Amino acid sequence: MLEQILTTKRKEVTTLTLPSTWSEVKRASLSAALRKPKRSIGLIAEVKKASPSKGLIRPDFHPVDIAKAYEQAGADAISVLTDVKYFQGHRQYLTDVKQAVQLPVLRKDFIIDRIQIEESVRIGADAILLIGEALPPKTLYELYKEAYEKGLECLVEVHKRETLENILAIFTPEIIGVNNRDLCTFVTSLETTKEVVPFVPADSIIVSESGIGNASDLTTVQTYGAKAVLVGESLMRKEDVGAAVHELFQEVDGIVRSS
Ligand SMILES: O=P(O)(O)OC[C@@H](O)[C@@H](O)c1c[nH]c2ccccc12
Repeated sequence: MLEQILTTKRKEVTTLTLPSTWSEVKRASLSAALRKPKRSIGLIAEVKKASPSKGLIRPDFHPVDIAKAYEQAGADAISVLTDVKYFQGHRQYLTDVKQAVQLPVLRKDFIIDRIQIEESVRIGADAILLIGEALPPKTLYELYKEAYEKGLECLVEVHKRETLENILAIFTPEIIGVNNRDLCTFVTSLETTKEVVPFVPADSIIVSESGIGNASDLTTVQTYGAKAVLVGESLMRKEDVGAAVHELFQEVDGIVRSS
């Protein structure tokens, strides 16, 4: 699947048109938010309508309302899918969300070319995703540097230990995501976090991504060493996404349970 998505992206970037610059955007730092999470583990809450593995997840989809509810419920950052073809996302959703919340906003897409970094700057992203399995490590590093030079942070995602090691041979990303889902087969296992975390350098922030469905999953990846989680589907399937956040953290009336 990943290969197919990348083939589409390579075509898309050849005709990509940049929106005009949005000068008044105030960037918010993803790393700062994740280093000081509001709870014992940080939450990046995702705004996602559909995915190639699950199809349509949320038919009644209002990105701004969802993002505001996430913010209200104490998420540390918001992730917005901007891929149109496979995730039914849109870059306009990110711009709309950025205008509506104070939290850092992560652009979730398949970034393969520097033009998409300029696009991310212009649509108002604070951070972008770079996927280890999608890019040769040197290319990933070039894009990483370009993003930071333009004032964006990067979440560098890996699924395999080997991918991480190839990246670490070149540089140490500040924020490292371990994707529990294999983007080629869609097989999802929290054990991935357990296997990869020991190889993440101590200074990097570890985000466990995908397949976190409930409070017990959250505790599991926390014991594996994750400092933050990226959660989409399980929140998006609940009508009230704010209540879903509190449920994930086992909070009653928005308050952390004491026992
Ligand atoms: O919906 P989930 O299983 O909670 O997963 C969220 C997020 O991790 C997932 O959307 C994701 C992780 N890496 C990606 C790369 C591209 C697109 C999507 C993703």
